[in-house]
Amino acid sequence: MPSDPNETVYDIRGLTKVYPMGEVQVHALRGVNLRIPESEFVVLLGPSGSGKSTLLNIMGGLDVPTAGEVRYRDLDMTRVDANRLTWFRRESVGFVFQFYNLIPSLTARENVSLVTDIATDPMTAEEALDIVGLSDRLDHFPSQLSGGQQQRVAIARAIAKRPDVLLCDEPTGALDAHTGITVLEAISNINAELGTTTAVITHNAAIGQIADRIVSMRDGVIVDETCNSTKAPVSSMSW
Ligand SMILES: Nc1ncnc2c1ncn2[C@@H]1O[C@H](COP(=O)(O)OP(=O)(O)OP(=O)(O)O)[C@@H](O)[C@H]1O
Repeated sequence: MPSDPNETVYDIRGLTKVYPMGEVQVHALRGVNLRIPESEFVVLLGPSGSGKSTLLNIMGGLDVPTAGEVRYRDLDMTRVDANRLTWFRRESVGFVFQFYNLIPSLTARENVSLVTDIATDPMTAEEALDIVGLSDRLDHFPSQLSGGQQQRVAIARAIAKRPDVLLCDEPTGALDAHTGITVLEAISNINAELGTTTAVITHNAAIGQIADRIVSMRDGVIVDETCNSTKAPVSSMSW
């Protein structure tokens, strides 16, 4: 896919999500407007309950909004049927979550192959694991890997199908600073080298230094957007 920064990947307007909870309604998103251009690395920052995961889940086709518009390239995500949304998730999105969700009885290579076996134009499991710096751990089981290495296997699994976008929900939430940095290095390299449009949710404001843009949320709205004129290299970031 050509990398044109003028191309819009996501165009989100008036995004609203209300969860009915018995008698009360929880307003998770209250009119979010956000445009994400090709190959951007955006960090979504905000306190617990500010709506970050709800926004990311809707962007990934895991949840649907109550109102508003979400366009992914020329796909109107709010008007497509469930089958099209499943296709979008399968073809275009790589997900990384806080907990790695690896299969304990499969090696790193086999965990990644689960995806490469069913994807349309995947890289090999070995290539994906090489990108995240785990060429020397191909035949290790998850129990033989550190938390940071397990998360990098999960990232390799997410990118092996060459997704157009990479959506990461607290990818370093369960990790200490040192291992968290190795995981951020992997995500940052994928964004830089493959041009994968990337959104990362975090509570940690320091992670904003390595992104193109920091989008801050509070109470279901975007309260601030800051662009970094230069991205800090992950190796120099203070945690
Ligand atoms: N499935 C759901 N049913 C009901 N309420 C929900 C659901 N998912 C999220 N919420 C509520 O929506 C609001 C936003 O939640 P969300 O998980 O998007 O926030 P967040 O910023 O990602 O928080 P955290 O950093 O703790 O994950 C919260 O009040 C939450 O309780």
